[in-house]
Amino acid sequence: MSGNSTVGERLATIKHVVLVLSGKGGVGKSSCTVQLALSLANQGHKVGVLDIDLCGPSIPRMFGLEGQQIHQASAGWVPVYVDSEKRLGCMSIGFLLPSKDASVVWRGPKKNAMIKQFLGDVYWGDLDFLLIDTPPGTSDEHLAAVEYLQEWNPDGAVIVTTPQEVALSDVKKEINFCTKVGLPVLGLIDNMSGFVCPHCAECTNLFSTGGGEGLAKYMKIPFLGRAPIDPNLVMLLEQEDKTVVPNANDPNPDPDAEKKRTSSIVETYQHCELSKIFAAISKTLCEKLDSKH
Ligand SMILES: Nc1ncnc2c1ncn2[C@@H]1O[C@H](COP(=O)(O)OP(=O)(O)OP(=O)(O)O)[C@@H](O)[C@H]1O
Ligand code: SF4
Repeated sequence: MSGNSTVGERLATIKHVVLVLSGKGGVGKSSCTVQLALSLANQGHKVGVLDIDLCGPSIPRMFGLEGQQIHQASAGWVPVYVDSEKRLGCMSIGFLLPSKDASVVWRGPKKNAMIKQFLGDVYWGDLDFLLIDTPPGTSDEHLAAVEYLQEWNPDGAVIVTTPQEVALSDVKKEINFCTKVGLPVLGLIDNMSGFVCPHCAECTNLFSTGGGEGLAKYMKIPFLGRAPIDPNLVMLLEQEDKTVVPNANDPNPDPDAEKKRTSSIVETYQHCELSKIFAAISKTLCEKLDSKH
């Protein structure tokens, strides 16, 4: 296949395409995309993450891939792989910018062209899942992705929210957007729902509880699960080297911790408390996708 394939041809080797949306910024959409990808990869799936948040790409940083470059092969752009087994690859405009602080100030048509190129020119090979991380709200990027994906017929969208009322009201707009463009809603994730104390593992609810689940019920969309705030996740995603996450509750610290410092985020994530929650969320998502086919 050449680098000039149509989106349909390019995505023909991908089983499921899922967009990740959020009504508001900062609710954890990119970190949920990263965690879904890591969980699916750890369950043995081949996964790609396409970051179309053109003005605020955070996926390279979260995967520890800042400064990496995209290579052009005869088949198209080669994704940047997170692990040596190439179970998890990603593509982001972040790899095309001259520095991590460079900003993208583009109008709609240029953004549309970039998204079309990402969807048509990246050589993903065989994938079980392509997760598309989008900007918050509903903007040019969403419309472009939905339009270009039309001939392929994506599986649908996962919506990420936090339990506050203000974030929940924006979720309704996302659901309406999906209905308007004919994108099935695969489910809702309630992120930052409570705080797990790193000392005693007690979960304290910071905001009202059950908001996301209640809204999912009310809007008749599936609820995929709730994920609490986990300080270890922030360390893992925000620090430059993706070292092993220390478990503060562990009375017998891991003697192999130093060795694991050199392992990729795919393995390191398994030491994060949230990995168990996202393993369950990704299994529920797989069941939803399987039941559609
Ligand atoms: N469950 C969580 N526990 C702890 N920290 C979290 C959790 N979810 C997200 N965060 C942190 O919150 C911050 C915002 O997350 P993220 O960048 O994923 O949000 P976003 O919705 O993609 O934002 P935007 O689209 O506006 O860039 C990040 O620093 C991330 O590490
Ligand atoms: S151990 Fe108990 S009191 Fe101390 S920070 Fe954790 S939840 Fe709060």
